[in-house]
Amino acid sequence: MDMEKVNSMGFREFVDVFGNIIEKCPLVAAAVWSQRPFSDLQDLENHFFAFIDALPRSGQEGILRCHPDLAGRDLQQGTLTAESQREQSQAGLTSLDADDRLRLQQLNARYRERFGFPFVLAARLSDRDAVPRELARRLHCQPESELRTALGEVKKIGHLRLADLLGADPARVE
Ligand SMILES: NC(=O)NC1=NC(=O)NC1=O
Repeated sequence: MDMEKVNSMGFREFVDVFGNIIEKCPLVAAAVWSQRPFSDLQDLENHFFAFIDALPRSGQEGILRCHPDLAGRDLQQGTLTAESQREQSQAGLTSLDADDRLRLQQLNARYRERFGFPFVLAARLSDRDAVPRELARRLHCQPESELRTALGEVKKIGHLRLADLLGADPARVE
C-alpha cells in the first residue's frame, strides 16, 4: 500500500485499515484521518503519536487500559485482536507453562495495582524470558516516568503495525 492510496481513503476505509494501529483505539485513526494528506509513512506515524502526546493524562491512561494483558485472560479465551494474538504468539506467550503464566499474571496484577493501568510492552521486540524480567524491573519505577515508558511501548507497537500495513521494513523506518 503506498501513500497515494492512503491519502485517497475515505474516513470509513481509513479507520477500517488503521483503526487498530493503537490497540482498540480507533479514535486515534479517526482523528488522524482529517490531517491527510501524509507525505510518507513517518509523517503518518508522527500524526498518530502527536495525537497520543496531546491527550490529557486520563486519555493516555485510557489508551493503556485498552491493552490486553500479556498472557492474560484475553489470550486464554482467544479474544485477542488479530494483531495482539500475533504479537503475543511471536513473543512465545501462547506456550507458557502454568507456573510461568501464573507468575506473569501475578506480576501484571501487582503492576496494575501500583500504576492503575496494565503493563504494556511491545511483545514483538521481547520474548518469554524478557517479559517477566522487564515487568519486575518497571514495577519499581515512579508513576510519572512509567507512564512515559508505557506510552513509548504503545508507540513501538504502533510503529510495527504501521510498517506491516505499509509494507515497510520495520528496522528501516525510524
Ligand atoms: N499489555 C501489552 O503489552 N499488550 C500487548 N503488547 C503487544 O505487543 N501486543 C499486545 O497486545
